[in-house]
Amino acid sequence: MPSSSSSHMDNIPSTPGKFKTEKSMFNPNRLRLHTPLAKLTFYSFVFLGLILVFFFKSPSATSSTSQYPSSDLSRRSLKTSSWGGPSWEKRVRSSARIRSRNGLSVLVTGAAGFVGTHVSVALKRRGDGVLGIDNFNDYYDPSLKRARQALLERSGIYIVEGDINDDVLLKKLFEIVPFSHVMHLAAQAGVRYAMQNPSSYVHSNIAGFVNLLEICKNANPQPAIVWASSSSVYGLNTKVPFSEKDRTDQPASLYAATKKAGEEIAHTYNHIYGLSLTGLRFFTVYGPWGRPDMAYFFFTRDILKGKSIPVFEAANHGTVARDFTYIDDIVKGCLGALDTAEKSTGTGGKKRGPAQLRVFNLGNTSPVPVSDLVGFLERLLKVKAKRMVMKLPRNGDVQFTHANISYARREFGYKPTTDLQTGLKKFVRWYVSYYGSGKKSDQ
Ligand SMILES: O=C(O)[C@H]1O[C@H](OP(=O)(O)OP(=O)(O)OC[C@H]2O[C@@H](n3ccc(=O)[nH]c3=O)[C@H](O)[C@@H]2O)[C@H](O)[C@@H](O)[C@@H]1O
Repeated sequence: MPSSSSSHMDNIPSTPGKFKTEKSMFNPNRLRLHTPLAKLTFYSFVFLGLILVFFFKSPSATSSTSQYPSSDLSRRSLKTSSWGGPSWEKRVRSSARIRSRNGLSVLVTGAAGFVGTHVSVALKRRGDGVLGIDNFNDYYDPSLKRARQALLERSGIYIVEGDINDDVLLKKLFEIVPFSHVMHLAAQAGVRYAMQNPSSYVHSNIAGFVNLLEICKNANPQPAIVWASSSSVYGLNTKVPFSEKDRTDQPASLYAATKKAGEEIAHTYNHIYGLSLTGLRFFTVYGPWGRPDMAYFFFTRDILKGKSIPVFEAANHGTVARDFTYIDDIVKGCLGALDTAEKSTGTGGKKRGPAQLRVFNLGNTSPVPVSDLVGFLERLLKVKAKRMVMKLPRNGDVQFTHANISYARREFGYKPTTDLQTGLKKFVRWYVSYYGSGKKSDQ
């Protein structure tokens, strides 16, 4: 199987000399332009050529927003690094090989992400087959993703470098491995960034999800799918704690809206094709190897650097709080959801009977004010934070989250055990060992 990227590579001449030869054909001195019509045609071509050169060189042609000129195209395109061939297929097969009795074979999307890395390691450790896929986009420092990839490689997990929108690649993976499960964690995360780059949310969280479901529904056997929704779907809901039965039709950010859309899309694919689908509403997940765009992470970095941190408060000095959930608890929830996922019922794109459709909250059930989070970090880092108290911006943040987790407890014994102080201690220990305690980190 040829590399998927080879098609557009084929047009690039292998030697600079080739450019010269081609260029010389358009030397007007060597052409005989006798008639006015010939001259007009020739100069029209030159003019058209110049316009094309200008278009392809201009940043606006290579990105959807001029704010993200060079990176956006490479992040969001279907750019897939070289794949295919017998040794690549062997790597894919070996990574996905089940090593325990009754083990699962799981395709983990977003495997180089925070939750993806932890879940992949946990699955591999208990003998499941795990293959990762990740597009290594630069929403945050890709070197952290590469470091997570190196970690997974040491556990024998291979991450295919590609986008979930690449249907040819996904199809190929299902041809090589009859995955029993898909743990779908690839997404554009973050509530505030949705104001800056809305299309990246549509690309990953909607188009990418639909593409993945299309492949899964056609696969034989169809896998069971567990995927990451978000606590943000509760949006402006004020009834606490949030229960899965509460309304989720008032999203406060485009991010939340795309996750809510995902839940509806899941319903459709379950209904039409018999795909088994479980959505997990994660509540502000934190911990070692976390995401640098999240508050606890960049607060740590900036406190250590002596920089001021924006601490949000609601109107009338109201408390802003989150049901921060430690990564190990989330991993247990993910494994519980995978283990209790029933088989999809369809084959080859045809539904044969009703299939399982679930949505669970995975939170910690004890919200903590953001100001307390800062206090914990000050104590752990032994540095006083320069707090810049600010009004909660109206760009997607909600004031409060609090999970009711009784459904997940009932279905698969989900029971979070790590409080914020304990979890932050583990995070800070990792942070210091990874970046150092001084001003080394420059993300
Ligand atoms: O629970 C979820 O579903 C979501 O949790 C997080 O979103 P969020 O809770 O907003 O996490 P942070 O951005 O880390 O914010 C944590 C808290 O710090 C506050 N904050 C954030 C940024 C800042 O500069 N200052 C500040 O006080 C926020 O208002 C929030 O209360 C993740 O970023 C989302 O991807 C995820 O889907």
